[in-house]
Amino acid sequence: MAKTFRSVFKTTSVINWFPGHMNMAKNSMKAQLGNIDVIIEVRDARIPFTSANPLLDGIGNHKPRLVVLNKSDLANSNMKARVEARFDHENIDSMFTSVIKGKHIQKILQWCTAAGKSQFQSTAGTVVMIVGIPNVGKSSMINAFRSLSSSLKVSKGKKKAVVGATPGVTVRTDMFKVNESPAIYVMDTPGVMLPNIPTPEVGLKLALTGAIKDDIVGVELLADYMLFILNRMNSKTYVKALGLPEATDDIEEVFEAVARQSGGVGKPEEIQRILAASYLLKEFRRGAFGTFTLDPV
Ligand SMILES: Nc1nc2c(ncn2[C@@H]2O[C@H](COP(=O)(O)OP(=O)(O)OP(=O)(O)O)[C@@H](O)[C@H]2O)c(=O)[nH]1
Repeated sequence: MAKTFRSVFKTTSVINWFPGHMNMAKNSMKAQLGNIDVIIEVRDARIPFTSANPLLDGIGNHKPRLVVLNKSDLANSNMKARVEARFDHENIDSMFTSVIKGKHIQKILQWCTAAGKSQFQSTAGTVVMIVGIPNVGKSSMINAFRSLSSSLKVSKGKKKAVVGATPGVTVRTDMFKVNESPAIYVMDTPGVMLPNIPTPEVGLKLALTGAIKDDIVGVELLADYMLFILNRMNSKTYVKALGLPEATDDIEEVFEAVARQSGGVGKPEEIQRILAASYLLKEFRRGAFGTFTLDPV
């Protein structure tokens, strides 16, 4: 008989994470708007709609805005055209990119110059504000812009935007010159989380993609949600990768397999589970179990 898997992920967890610096960041962004020509809103290509933030929509909504869907190397490429069509339909300029692979970095800068010029002919250069939820790659994008310009010898020895694998690394706004001619300045801003996460599933998607700190949700619950997603998407790469006999909906079986594989057996059970869950999340987030678009399109 064919094995059946969960069609619904049952959790009662209410997920909320809105540290104080995010509120301050939002106010500081609003205060800077007068100096800004265009806005780049960075989202996660794996959750192109869930990674929108109504708080950020309200910031500078009269300025030209480009939605950049970053980490496309981790998203399902078959969904790209459908996602783009939806943004087109809503008259939103959008672009997929993978900063890590250096994709479309130049194209984004070109968009900024073109969109900035048409609005503010008299500005002595384009000033761009980069906004987005935590951990989507805002600081990485600024460094990628700067690495293009370093070949033009404008940014040698200058400070870098701080990048980190966990959310909430950037805690204050900072301005960087990323291009000499035409002059482009980019303001890095702290990631701002949704003030209210409407459903547990939205919170889980944000956490699984790394926008919410793992501790807020708990790695074991998050790993179980990951397993639910993998089975629901009928993506069974994890079975072979983890040395499992077959696909399973039981996270305990998966934790045991990871502990066996990594030599974790013998450690206290609670530690074994946490180590296994953390390992699974790390593997998922680097694309070892496949590429996924978690939002329905
Ligand atoms: N796979 C992949 N990882 C990326 C990409 N861009 C950035 N990252 C990684 O995502 C993580 C977060 O990057 P940051 O640039 O610090 O993200 P941020 O949006 O500035 O984060 P906050 O400071 O939390 O607001 C880092 O581990 C980056 O290496 C990408 O295109 N693909």
